[in-house]
Amino acid sequence: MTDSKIIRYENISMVYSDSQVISDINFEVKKGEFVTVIGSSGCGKTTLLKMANGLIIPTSGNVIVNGKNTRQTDLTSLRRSIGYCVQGSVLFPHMTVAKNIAYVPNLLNKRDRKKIDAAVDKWMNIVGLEFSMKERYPYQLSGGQQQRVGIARSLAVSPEILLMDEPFGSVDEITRGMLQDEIIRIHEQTGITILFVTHDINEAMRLGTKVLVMDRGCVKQYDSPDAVRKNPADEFVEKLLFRSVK
Ligand SMILES: Nc1ncnc2c1ncn2[C@@H]1O[C@H](COP(=O)(O)OP(=O)(O)OP(=O)(O)O)[C@@H](O)[C@H]1O
Repeated sequence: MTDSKIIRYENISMVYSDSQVISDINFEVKKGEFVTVIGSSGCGKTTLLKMANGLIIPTSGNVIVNGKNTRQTDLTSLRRSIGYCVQGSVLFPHMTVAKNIAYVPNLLNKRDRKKIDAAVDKWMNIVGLEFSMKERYPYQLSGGQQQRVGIARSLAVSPEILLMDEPFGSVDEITRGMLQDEIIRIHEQTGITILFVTHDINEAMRLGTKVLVMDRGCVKQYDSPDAVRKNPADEFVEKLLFRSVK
């Protein structure tokens, strides 16, 4: 029998020096789910996300990814199997769009040039980048186009899981809307499991098949956007829905 839970956070706590930033968090992500993570600033969203690819190992508790505990697994191969996309451009400035996208598959599959080219084409197409941009450098692209290249690069290893940390945080509203449309389409098209951190409640409610609401290191609610909207777990969630939480 296959376990449909691709990521499990079990009794997770995180302490930095003497300050506790995550307190006994438990939740599971099912295969193919699009989980948006929202909450007040500094509540631990990024910390939680980075635990999924072992960039952060919890002080206590276990994170189980595809049946493997991040404490015991080979983190390099785990990270290669998970896409990671963060806010702003983290592209290599001296590499063309094609080289940026090919960077990871290139590392993994050095000899097979045809396969690499096919992967570049496929992912450029999926994220909505014109092929004519292949030989451009990042400085020759708009912020939204750079973001698309970043997404294509994180998808280029065909990961089962994609972690996205405020990926559309640095682009204007119109581009943001377009990128949101793209990521919804990519999710539907590929069936990939996504964990997506955002500050924007509208974005969280629009994109997520489930929304994880956090406050000060705790999970306040974890449910479908509809259920969160209809039955906010408490006053914090209610206020967040009215965008009045500072
Ligand atoms: N390496 C570290 N050492 C000490 N404290 C840290 C470290 N990394 C994060 N923190 C603290 O842990 C808390 C949670 O940080 P985290 O980045 O996970 O929050 P966040 O919810 O993603 O924040 P934001 O929404 O502002 O990006 C914050 O108070 C932060 O200052």
